[in-house]
Order: sequence, then C-alpha cells, then structure tokens
Amino acid sequence: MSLGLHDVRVTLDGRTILSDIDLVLERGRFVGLVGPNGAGKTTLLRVLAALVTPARGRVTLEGRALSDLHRDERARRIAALFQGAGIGWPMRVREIVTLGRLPHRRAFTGFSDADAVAVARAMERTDVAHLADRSEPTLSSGERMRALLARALAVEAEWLLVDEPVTALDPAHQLDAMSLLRAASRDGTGVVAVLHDLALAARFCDRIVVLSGGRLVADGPPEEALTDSLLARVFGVTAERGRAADGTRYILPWARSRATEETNDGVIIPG
Ligand SMILES: Nc1ncnc2c1ncn2[C@@H]1O[C@H](COP(=O)(O)OP(=O)(O)OP(=O)(O)O)[C@@H](O)[C@H]1O
Repeated sequence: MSLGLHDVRVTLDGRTILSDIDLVLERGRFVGLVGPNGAGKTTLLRVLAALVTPARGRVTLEGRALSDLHRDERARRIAALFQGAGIGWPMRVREIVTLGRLPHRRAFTGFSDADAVAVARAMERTDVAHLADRSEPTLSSGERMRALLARALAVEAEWLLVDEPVTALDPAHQLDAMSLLRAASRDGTGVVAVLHDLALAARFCDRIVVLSGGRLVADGPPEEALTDSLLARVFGVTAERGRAADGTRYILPWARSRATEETNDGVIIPG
C-alpha cells in the first residue's frame, strides 16, 4: 500500500533539482508537500507520477518499480493533476470529467454505468454539476480547477497527486476541496497535495513533508514538522498558533521572521 522514493536524485538540464530523497507514502493518509518557491515540489510530484525519471534511485509502487508498470495500469492506479494542465480544445465540463474514466475503458467498449456513476459522483463532490454543459474556456480559474479536480477524482485511482489544488479557489471552495481530499484519503486513497497555504495544510493534512533546495528537511504530523525554527529557517516567517473554537489547533503564518526580515528599503537584515 505504498508509493516510495528511494535515494532519488533528479537532474534537469544539467541542474540537480532533487537530491537524497527517501520518502515512503502510505495510502489512507493526506500528505501535504510544502516548501518555498523553487524547492522542487512539483518535480517531486512528477517523479511520483512517473513523468520525470530520476537520474539516480528508485521509485516503487507496492514494492515494484513504477517504470515496470504498463502506462495504462499506472494511469488507473495513479491520478495526477498538475498546474497549467491543458484541455487543448473547448470541451464541456462533463466531457472533461469523463476523460478521467479513459484508463478504465477497454478497447471497442463504450462507457459503462460504473463510469457514469464515477463521473456524476466526482462532479457532485467538486461542486461542478451545475457547470456540466459549460465549455471550458468560459470557466473562471476556480471553476476550471474544480472541473480538473473532478476529472482526477473520476479516475478513482489508489493514488491522487495534486499540484496546488486550492490556489485559485475562494475560501469556501478551498475548505471544500481540502475536506474532499481528506475524505478521499479516509476512503483509502493515498493523497499527496502540493500546497502553499500552510494554515490549510496544517489543518487538514495528516502528514507534512517539507522540501527546501531540493532536499527533504522535515516530515511528520503538522505540529511536529512545522516548528517555529523550521518556519523561520525554510520559509522566513513567524507563525501565530492557537486553538479554534472547535478545539482544532491552527498555525497561521504571520510575519517575516527576523532572519530574513525586509526593511522599508527592501534590504535583508541577517538574523
Ligand atoms: N525542465 C527544467 N529544466 C531546468 N530546471 C527546471 C526544470 N523544471 C523545473 N526546474 C527548476 O527546478 C526547480 C524546482 O522547480 P519546481 O517546479 O519543482 O519547484 P516548486 O517547489 O514546485 O516551485 P513553486 O512553488 O514555485 O511552484 C526550480 O528552480 C525550477 O526552475
């Protein structure tokens, strides 16, 4: 039940982007992959989706090399949604979501009742059912992201990898999407999401993996991974912490930390 990276290094255009990555992910958990811009989060997600081949190390699914799996089997078992995922031509939302069923389709057969149920369920869960007949170019960024998330959910894969799924969403839909990803993990899916919003990541994820400069620098439950010293060192921020009325603990990035504080002149003051 695991997806693993073992001693992985990735080089792109002669540059080392990821180094010494050892990470074993388990299904049934919601993992937030966080880190500053350029840390290597998207690249790591692309390695997990077998879209980037490491220069060194192994990527395994249930102990088997990911590269040994047939492309169709990989597409059924790992659904991925990346930033800037293009549709290519003006499709309706229902057709976009139906694309998620393609990995299940056998040659010379049409879509089954199970496909229709999966598509309807995914559209309902992402609140795009009312947009079913809208053409993709007419959607707002948030509606488009939700339609693409519905397509990824419709695969009903064992693994769901999503790159910045909530960045374009309004607060209500951000909370919906995070709840949905958590619910998918509770149903047994392995969910890995690249997130920039540390408050949402800490609130909803079971496990936070922090990347900085292409290396893993922290990994654990939110309160253990996102310590004050890590936030200062890696993100250059301080955080307010507290307990919400419902008892949930929260972390709220609040100010630039002294280590990288900018003066009014834009000068960086060393800590
Ligand atoms: N094809 C490529 N060739 C060369 N460098 C690349 C390539 N793709 C990504 N990079 C570089 O690798 C580094 C990591 O990129 P990546 O997109 O994985 O970071 P990220 O953590 O997802 O960043 P962000 O938060 O800004 O989206 C960046 O410095 C980026 O410029």
